[in-house]
Amino acid sequence: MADQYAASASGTGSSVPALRWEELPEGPVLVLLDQRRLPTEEIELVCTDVPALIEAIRALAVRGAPLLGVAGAYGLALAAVRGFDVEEAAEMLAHARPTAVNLGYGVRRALAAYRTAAGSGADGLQAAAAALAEARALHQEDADASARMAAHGLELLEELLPGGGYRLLTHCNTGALVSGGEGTAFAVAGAAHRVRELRRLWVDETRPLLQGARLTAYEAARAGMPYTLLSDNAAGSLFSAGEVDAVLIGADRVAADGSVANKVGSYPLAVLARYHHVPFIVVAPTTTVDLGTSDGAAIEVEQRPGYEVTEFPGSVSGNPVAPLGTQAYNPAFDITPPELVTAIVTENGVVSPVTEAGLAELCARSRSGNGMMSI
Ligand SMILES: CSC[C@@H](O)[C@@H](O)C(=O)COP(=O)(O)O
Repeated sequence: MADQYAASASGTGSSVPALRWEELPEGPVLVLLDQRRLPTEEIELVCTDVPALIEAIRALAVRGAPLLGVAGAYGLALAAVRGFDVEEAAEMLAHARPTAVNLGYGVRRALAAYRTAAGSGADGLQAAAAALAEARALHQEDADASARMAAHGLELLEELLPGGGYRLLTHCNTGALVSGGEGTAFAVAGAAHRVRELRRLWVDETRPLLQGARLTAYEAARAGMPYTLLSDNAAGSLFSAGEVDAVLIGADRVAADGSVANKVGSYPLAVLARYHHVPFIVVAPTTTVDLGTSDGAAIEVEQRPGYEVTEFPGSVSGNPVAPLGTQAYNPAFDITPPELVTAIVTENGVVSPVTEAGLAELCARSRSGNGMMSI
């Protein structure tokens, strides 16, 4: 069945990094690939200050848990280099979006470097340089974590699904657009593709903002993967046809008990996967594990504006799909309880079955701990 639905996987233009720091004659800036414009245009957005970056974060020009952490760290450095109030910038940046724990983590990492330098007699510019160095370190660590998650994830697939030829279903976007590296769940699919074991990547379109259709399909096409796009509500029929070997998703926050907050629509996939005896695998760096949040009920789920649902394709452009005045329910994420998660793959290894002790052990192996410092 799968091959008759194969998408054309031709390349789609030049490669632009999701985010980069640039020193311009008029001062340093943070340059973001504006993800709202993909896949049709690769347009960069130049942020010269923290309010511009916060606006870009809220509007999802830059998005995805690990990249939000990196953006937060660079944002703090930007505030410091340009002489803004660093403590205030940290507070604003860390709370620009509530669910992805990486955002606050990245901000705290850069802030700690800044404070340490300032506290040991460095002047403003030196302290700013320390914050920037920390942001760069986090960016690199994220790329390294990506490669390690890909390796652990592929090993897990080989173990769970001997014989290869995987048909993997993914949701939202978890590739290089959300990471300093190849991403999280998408990096595992990429590794499977490189060893010629990816038979099909099923890509959920991911209503209402279409991160799957616009971004994951774009990345899969660029990578030459065999992929097929489906509307989210087609997933059930795909499972019942026996066309899914495993679900691979990322996470915005993993609570201490292993509850997973990820793009809305992830939980229904977990329920489907359990019913159909299909592994449901979460791929996330330990920076996404929040041991300070006890369980799923304690995770704040971002509520987004109703127009993202009532207007298509989810913008203020005024392309209504519902009568004027229609109220919409639009949580950005949902919570999957740990008992529905087959495994969580991190850069430090895999926890399966998912237990609090197992997660804590993997987090403890990370060089910089889990960023529990408060702002
Ligand atoms: C590593 S990506 C994991 C998640 O960040 C991703 O699946 C997701 O839900 C992103 O949501 P978004 O609202 O687009 O920022």
